[in-house]
Amino acid sequence: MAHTLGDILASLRVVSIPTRTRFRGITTREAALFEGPEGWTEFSPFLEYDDIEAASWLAAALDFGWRPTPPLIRDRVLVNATVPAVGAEQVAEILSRFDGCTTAKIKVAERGQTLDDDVARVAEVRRIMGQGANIRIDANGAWSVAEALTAIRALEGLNLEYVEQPCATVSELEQLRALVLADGLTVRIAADESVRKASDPIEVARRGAADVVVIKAQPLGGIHTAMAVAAEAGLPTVVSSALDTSVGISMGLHLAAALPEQPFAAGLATAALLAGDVTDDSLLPSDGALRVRRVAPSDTLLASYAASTERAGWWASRIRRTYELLEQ
Ligand SMILES: O=C(O)CCC(=O)c1ccccc1C(=O)O
Ligand SMILES: [Mg+2]
Repeated sequence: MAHTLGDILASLRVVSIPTRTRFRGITTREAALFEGPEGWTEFSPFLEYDDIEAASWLAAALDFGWRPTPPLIRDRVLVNATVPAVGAEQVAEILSRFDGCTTAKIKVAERGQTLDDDVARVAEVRRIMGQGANIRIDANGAWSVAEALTAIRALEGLNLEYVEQPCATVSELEQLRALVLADGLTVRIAADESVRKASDPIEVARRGAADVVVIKAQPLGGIHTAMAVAAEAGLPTVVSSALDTSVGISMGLHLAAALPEQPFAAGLATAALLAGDVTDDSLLPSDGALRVRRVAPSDTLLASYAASTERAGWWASRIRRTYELLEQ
């Protein structure tokens, strides 16, 4: 069944949910939810994104609401704990929200912090989770090549699974990867922004600038296009969220359940970073995994987290504009 702008606006609900801890500079997450024939879906590009970037996120929401998902090959998806750039003393409390997770992803290179802060945070995660845990870090492109190499050396003893987007550009990732190998270091380089924000999401793989690619359903235009990107990249993938409500997480979860392989735990446990959700049955990890399912929001929670009339109007306009871009 084809969608119309009217279908979207008829069921549209906009929520504003506080985060428990500041995450990528954000303390409130706004999301637009609406219902298609396949179920509820989410459109939640970050507020600063322009309409062209947001249009891929709308395509993803329409894909999940209106098009059946590809066949699922697993009903449980292993997930990682996500640790924001907090002080080491807060790490234990944050990890306690991720039941049974044996992989953690830690944010590093936050503005205003030092490498020592990062090392202390990663060391504390290693101390709590033990030697058997997989620990990865995410710099969101904040390091120069030299800074990344210094950080990787400083963290070497903590045995990282991979370093996600250490530098901003594909050329820098390429240089860094060569230096890491030349130095006899074994850590993998993962690309996130170089996939989800690039005009060509495959370039990083084609140029051999990463060992792993992070695949996100919303920025890549939906489950079906994200599957195609993963296949074309030909590298191991990590499915991740964009700090969505459980409705958006369920989109990523269906992507993770449909991919032929899941070599790494998925970054889909981020509902634990929000102070609320649109369902009482949040997609939170149990025994280190999420059970694959769709989520229908509860009316009560949609009402308690309802965004102001002004913000809801802003989202409706954003949807009108981006929908028009998709039609061209
Ligand atoms: O991968 C995870 O563990 C959680 C998802 C995550 O880190 C994230 C969430 C929102 C925006 C950007 C990012 C990111 O990976 O850079
Ligand atoms: Mg990332």
